[in-house]
Amino acid sequence: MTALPRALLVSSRANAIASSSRSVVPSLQSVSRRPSLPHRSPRVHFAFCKYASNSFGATSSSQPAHIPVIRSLAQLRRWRRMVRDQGLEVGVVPTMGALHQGHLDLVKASLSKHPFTVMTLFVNPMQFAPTEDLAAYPRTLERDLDLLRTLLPVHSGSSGSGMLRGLGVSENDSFRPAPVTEETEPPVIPRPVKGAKSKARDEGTLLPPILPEEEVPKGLGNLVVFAPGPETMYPLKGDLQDLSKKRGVEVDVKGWGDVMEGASRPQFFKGVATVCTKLFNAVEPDHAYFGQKDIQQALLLKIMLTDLLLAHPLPENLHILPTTRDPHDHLALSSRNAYLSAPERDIAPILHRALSAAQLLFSSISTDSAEISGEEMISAATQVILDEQQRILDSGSPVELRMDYIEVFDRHTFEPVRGRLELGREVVVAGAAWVGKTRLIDNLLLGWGIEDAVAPTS
Ligand SMILES: Nc1ncnc2c1ncn2[C@@H]1O[C@H](COP(=O)(O)OP(=O)(O)OP(=O)(O)O)[C@@H](O)[C@H]1O
Ligand SMILES: CC(C)(CO)[C@@H](O)C(=O)[O-]
Ligand code: BAL
Repeated sequence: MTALPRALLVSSRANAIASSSRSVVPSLQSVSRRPSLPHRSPRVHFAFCKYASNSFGATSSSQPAHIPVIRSLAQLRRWRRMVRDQGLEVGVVPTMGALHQGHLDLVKASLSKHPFTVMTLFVNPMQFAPTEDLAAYPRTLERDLDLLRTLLPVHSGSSGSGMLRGLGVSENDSFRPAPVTEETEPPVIPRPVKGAKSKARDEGTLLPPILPEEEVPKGLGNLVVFAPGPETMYPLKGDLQDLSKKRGVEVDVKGWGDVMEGASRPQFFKGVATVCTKLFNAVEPDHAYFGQKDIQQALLLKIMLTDLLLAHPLPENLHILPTTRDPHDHLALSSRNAYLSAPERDIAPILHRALSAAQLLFSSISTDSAEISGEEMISAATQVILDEQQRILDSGSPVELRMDYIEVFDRHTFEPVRGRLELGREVVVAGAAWVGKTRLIDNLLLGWGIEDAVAPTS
């Protein structure tokens, strides 16, 4: 990682302190926009403020941290150019919104390591087959922003915001960066004039404003959200879901994208690889953060970066963070969990229990020199699901549980692991199951940890 100016180290640490006190996502009702404030000296405050608009300031005029929402490519590129001109690193966290603690953990990791973080929020039509849940997918932007604000320190409304001078992410911003000196007060970023037309002239301006006009970003922060519309991400337009009709570029990671999740959802990884290539091109991140929950996606993207010789980010700078789980029953957090009814939610942790049965067998390889095969691991996991199906039937519960697949695969090649497993083998046991109409996925890493995933594939 490039060395950071001292003030930025302070700001990163400050973010980490602020976020460490909030490890659990509050419910929608209880979201507080005012995290508790650590002690700080005025000097630290100054250093922090020099680079970021989101500064600590527990005064009566404290305001929730401001998170600019960038809609257009032109704005994003202007912002990116200015950050690059200052020699500062950017981390990206691609998401489809409907945030939960798993997403927040990724954003926190990026905020704690890099002076700037872009969280992208785009429900990508191309990765949803026409039969899938694109229309139903939860879209909760206001709530997402509330949750993101809990990661940031409050800032003092009176002392002026927009300390990252002129990064220009307001639709109406004509402001250009002023030279940063320690003495001068930050310039005031012009408020948008009501009803005024945006100066940006790219496709993003075709979209309706995402926030009421009076809430158009006025400050500039170290966390920004890039929430483009489909016209921005797919400028050639056309059919984005029926890939037989789609025209234009399609990124297909053959051999890695057509197994497991790719076998069950044949266009999924084409959609993911295509949109992530575009997002990487748009944001040009130095680092990217993905969740282990979607392990095949994260490893496949690393392979894609390697094979396309992409440098934003470099494959080794695509970081995979552990799956955030419900602390009580270990259900992997997922936006689609919102689809589950109460009785379905009670059944949902069964997938993790099934994978844990396979993990237990795997761990016996080292402890008792037992001979364990991939097939036995799959069968142990499958049996847990079958037993649960029987239990559901016997109990008269209306919940439907259906296994999609359980697989044990090599972490580099994605080849299924069959026959006896040798000691030292690095594999993944992954699976998908339907609980009612909700498809859940989960996985466990066996014989390796996510820190080993930093290296490109061998
Ligand atoms: N429980 C989790 N722990 C860690 N990372 C997660 C978790 N859930 C999702 N992520 C990561 O967040 C990023 C964005 O994922 P996405 O917006 O699709 O959320 P999701 O919860 O996976 O949604 P879905 O229910 O559609 O699978 C991905 O890198 C994904 O792996
Ligand atoms: C990586 C991603 C944002 C691409 O749309 C999506 O697949 C997701 O949220 O995991
Ligand atoms: N987290 C993966 C997004 C999807 O299932 O479409």
